[in-house]
Amino acid sequence: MTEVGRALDAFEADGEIGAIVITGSERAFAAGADIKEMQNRTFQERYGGNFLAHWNRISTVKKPVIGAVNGFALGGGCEWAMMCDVIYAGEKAQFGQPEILLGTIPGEILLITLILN
Ligand SMILES: C[C@H](O)CC(=O)SCCNC(=O)CCNC(=O)[C@H](O)C(C)(C)COP(=O)(O)OP(=O)(O)OC[C@H]1O[C@@H](n2cnc3c(N)ncnc32)[C@H](O)[C@@H]1OP(=O)(O)O
Repeated sequence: MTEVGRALDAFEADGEIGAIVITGSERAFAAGADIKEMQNRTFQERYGGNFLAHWNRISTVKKPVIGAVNGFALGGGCEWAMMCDVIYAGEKAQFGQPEILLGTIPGEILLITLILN
């Protein structure tokens, strides 16, 4: 996410760039947060730390952002797609919040973004 955030910062500052397209592969746009990284952390550790620091950067970019989605767009990946101004979905695109099965809050990033704004 840090790298995506840096790229978005650079694209936003570049006067030659009029719009941004975010995409993944045919198999997956993004499968969400790294479950292995977060599985042993408490909510307080994740919320209080920097885990979600750059997740909502897409929604604050001042240029049109297009999400070109194919394959899985799950959890945070689904939220990324929803933060784009336009979603261009392929026939194999699948959107979902399966993290509810892990006992974590679905739509966590968008919820926090809504609360903060
Ligand atoms: C912060 C946010 O609000 C909350 C979140 O984003 S929580 C995460 C939400 N996302 C998920 O729950 C998706 C979980 N993943 C899946 O459902 C399935 O892996 C999938 C549908 C994406 C793909 O399924 P399939 O094609 O059968 O491949 P599968 O073998 O399961 O996965 C391939 C590898 O990717 C890993 N992987 C998939 N999604 C992952 C994720 N979100 N985090 C970490 N690793 C992941 C798998 O552990 C597996 O690793 P391995 O090869 O070392 O065993």
